[in-house]
Amino acid sequence: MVVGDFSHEKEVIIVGGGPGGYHAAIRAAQLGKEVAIIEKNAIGGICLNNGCISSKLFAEAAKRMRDAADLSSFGVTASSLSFDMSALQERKETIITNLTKGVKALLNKYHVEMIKGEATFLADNQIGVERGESFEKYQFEQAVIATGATYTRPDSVSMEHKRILDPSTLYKLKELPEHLIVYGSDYQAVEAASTFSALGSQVTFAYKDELPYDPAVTKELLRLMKKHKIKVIKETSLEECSPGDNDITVSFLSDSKEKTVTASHLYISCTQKPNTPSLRLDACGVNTDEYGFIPITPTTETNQPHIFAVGDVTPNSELAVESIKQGKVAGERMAGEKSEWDPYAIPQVTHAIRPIASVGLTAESARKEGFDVAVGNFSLSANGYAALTNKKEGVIKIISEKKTDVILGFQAIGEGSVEMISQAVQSLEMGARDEDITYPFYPHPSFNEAWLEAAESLKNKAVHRV
Ligand SMILES: Cc1cc2nc3c(=O)[nH]c(=O)nc-3n(C[C@H](O)[C@H](O)[C@H](O)COP(=O)(O)OP(=O)(O)OC[C@H]3O[C@@H](n4cnc5c(N)ncnc54)[C@H](O)[C@@H]3O)c2cc1C
Ligand SMILES: NC(=O)c1ccc[n+]([C@@H]2O[C@H](COP(=O)([O-])OP(=O)(O)OC[C@H]3O[C@@H](n4cnc5c(N)ncnc54)[C@H](O)[C@@H]3O)[C@@H](O)[C@H]2O)c1
Repeated sequence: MVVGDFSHEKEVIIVGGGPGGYHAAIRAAQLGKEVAIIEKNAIGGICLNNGCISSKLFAEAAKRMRDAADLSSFGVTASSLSFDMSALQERKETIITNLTKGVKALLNKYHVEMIKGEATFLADNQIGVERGESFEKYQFEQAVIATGATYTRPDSVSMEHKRILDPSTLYKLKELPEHLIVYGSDYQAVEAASTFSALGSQVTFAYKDELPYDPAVTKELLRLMKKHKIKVIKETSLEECSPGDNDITVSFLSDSKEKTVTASHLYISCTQKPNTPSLRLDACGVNTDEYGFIPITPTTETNQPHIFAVGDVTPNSELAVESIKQGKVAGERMAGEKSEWDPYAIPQVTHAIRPIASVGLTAESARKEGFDVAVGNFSLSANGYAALTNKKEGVIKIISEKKTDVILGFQAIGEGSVEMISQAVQSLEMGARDEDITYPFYPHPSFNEAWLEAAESLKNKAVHRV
């Protein structure tokens, strides 16, 4: 390997080309900075290459399968319905290729230099890039660490086997699993169970901890899973799994009783381990927490004011939603702009059938924080648009503080909830009161009217409510 003595000079170096890194790069460059971005694998990171885009494409295919099964209610007949995994995988590759081209075109437009290789810090103003045959050094004035995190399986199922899947491998499958056991209690596990069931797999969904939703939402989700013939095993822990050539047997322990399930595949949720160890952070003096994540300020600074960190490598975040926001803030701060991020109103979305969305406080968490709360509820079964589209399952909840009428939270399951949540996020950010939601006009007929009537029901003013 050739190690150069010469050190290239850049105003800003970004390490990691995922959503956090490339948003930081483009915002800094738009504001006049000379930027280089170092990426060891593929621009776009996990989100674009093997996360958000792949999983949402599969969820969309699942939605179309469920919708297609209902075509006859609309007078449409199709002779047969089948699913071709290779066609979906081909579409996935095309979408990823096109989106990657788009991101690279934007980086080029703003003259962001793309450097392929693995970065390690050499000093608090110098970084080295390992590129196989050479090792280049770069001097920087400011840097952003956006190296993300690695999805890591629990020790009990850490062995590599074609029948054990996780968030990194599930959406790369070449064939539809005959029977998929999904074990996990996060949004990714719920999406996996819902998606593969709709695509045609038999699904067993097992989880230990509570699902991350409001109790009314969880109840409706579990009812829908039952309706879709997903077998649910609650409050259980995965004890052991034995993969074989043709199947996999998994032992669960519920209430001291053992239960075994044999299936074709097991999907397991993972925890995230930050991609910090190989960065040699000691060389630049950036601190990490006990898990290795890099703590940041509301302006995305680390303990070294000229070094910023964004996205999954920082505590709290596990969503591209947050990486994108933090990336923009880092880019703007480096150029001297006033910019901040605040985790107060981060939308949490699960692309299940039906979709789930939440932001802010639940009634229970608001009461724990000492609020006297009002709860507005509206069932999609009373919404006209839900009736005509045959998507009547679901419930919309809005939480407000009784004393001030200020909106504190939103929880929903049902068609349209992913669109409604943007109104909820804005309401929270603006400190809106129920009248700010109930005063304006809403398109009719539309799912949005369920958001309106949930807000109206805070004061028993909803018309379509018995
Ligand atoms: C199945 C799945 C579904 C998901 N769905 C959603 C969703 O619907 N909505 C949502 O908001 N989020 C979703 N996520 C989460 C989302 O993918 C992540 O939150 C997001 O990718 C984090 O962005 P990031 O830029 O912080 O890190 P990453 O996307 O992980 O990017 C980090 C980049 O840094 C590079 N890198 C690491 N170390 C170095 C180094 N030393 N030198 C050079 N380069 C380096 C990596 O190669 C990588 O490209 C999903 C994730 C998965 C797995
Ligand atoms: N980007 C980040 O900052 C980030 C990301 C993840 C975790 N963390 C932090 O790391 C710490 C550890 O988090 P965590 O381990 O609770 O992850 P987690 O809460 O993110 O768990 C993710 C999923 O893995 C499942 N899971 C966890 N342990 C399991 C096991 N032994 N067997 C089967 N499934 C299992 C959970 O049920 C869940 O579905 C926490 O403090 C958390 O805040 C930070």
